[in-house]
Amino acid sequence: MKSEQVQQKIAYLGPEATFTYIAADALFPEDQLIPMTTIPECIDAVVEGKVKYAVVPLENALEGIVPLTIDYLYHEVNLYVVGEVLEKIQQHLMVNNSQIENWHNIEEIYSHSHALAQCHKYLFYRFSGVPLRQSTSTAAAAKFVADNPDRCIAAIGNFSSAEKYGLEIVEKNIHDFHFNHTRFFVLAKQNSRLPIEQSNGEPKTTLMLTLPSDESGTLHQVLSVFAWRKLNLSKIESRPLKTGLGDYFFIADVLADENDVMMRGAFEELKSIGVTVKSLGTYYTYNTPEV
Ligand SMILES: O=C(O)C(=O)C[C@]1(C(=O)O)C=C[C@@H](O)C=C1
Repeated sequence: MKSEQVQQKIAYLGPEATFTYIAADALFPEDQLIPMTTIPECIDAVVEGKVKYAVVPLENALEGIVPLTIDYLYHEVNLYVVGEVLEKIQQHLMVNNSQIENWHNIEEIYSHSHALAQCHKYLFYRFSGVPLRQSTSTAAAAKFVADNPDRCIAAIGNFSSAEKYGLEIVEKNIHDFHFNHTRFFVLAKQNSRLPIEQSNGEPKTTLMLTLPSDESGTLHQVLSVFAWRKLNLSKIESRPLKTGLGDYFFIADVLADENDVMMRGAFEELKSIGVTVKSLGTYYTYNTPEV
């Protein structure tokens, strides 16, 4: 996405060559991408005004929501979603050049917890008993393996991380299901939108809904607010409120613009039944080219 004349700063879950980096680079090729070690660090960088945007993973087609991202947005900060990026995820097993002959006897496998989970079946059948070690990201795992050429260890990550850190891919496409995609949020301080060009052109709004109390039928009432207005929900999911067992908030994605008259009406009606609505804003969807 071409920015104005000045380079903008964009925080992402680093180091270079993570899946998040690929998403950030696809959207902001002209800008300064700043690697962070954790998702909260990316988000805080926006809050503190150190960067204009943060790109963070939100949801994976195999593993579901990235709880840290959604919980941090609900509990800790007041930011908006200005765009979402969809990326095809392909996981590969990689080792140091010096270990190519030994790769069948790998002693430890490193990756991000979501990447390990996406390859669960493969790891179970192929490397049962081999310790799985969590890294802060797939690229951090690749870098760690590259920095330890004498150890018989492997990383799981994408093609770019193998290339960037000089590792050899010994087994390709080890994720358990073919349809593996991850959705990333682009976060900003202001409720704005990235340009519609290069997007799919369809507005989507993410809402966080807190229901009044545990009364029967409240969720049904909430859903009917959207249903009779023909507002299409592409997702609804609950997350613990962290106030006690059984206490939840809901995240709903609505395929509509928050300024639409029907959406305004829905917000009013939700308020009238005691539901607290926090809109993270309306945004467009962008795809990354396949790597
Ligand atoms: O570790 C990375 O490369 C990331 O960008 C993080 C992350 C995630 O949090 O889900 C992103 C996409 C993949 O689903 C696996 C890992």
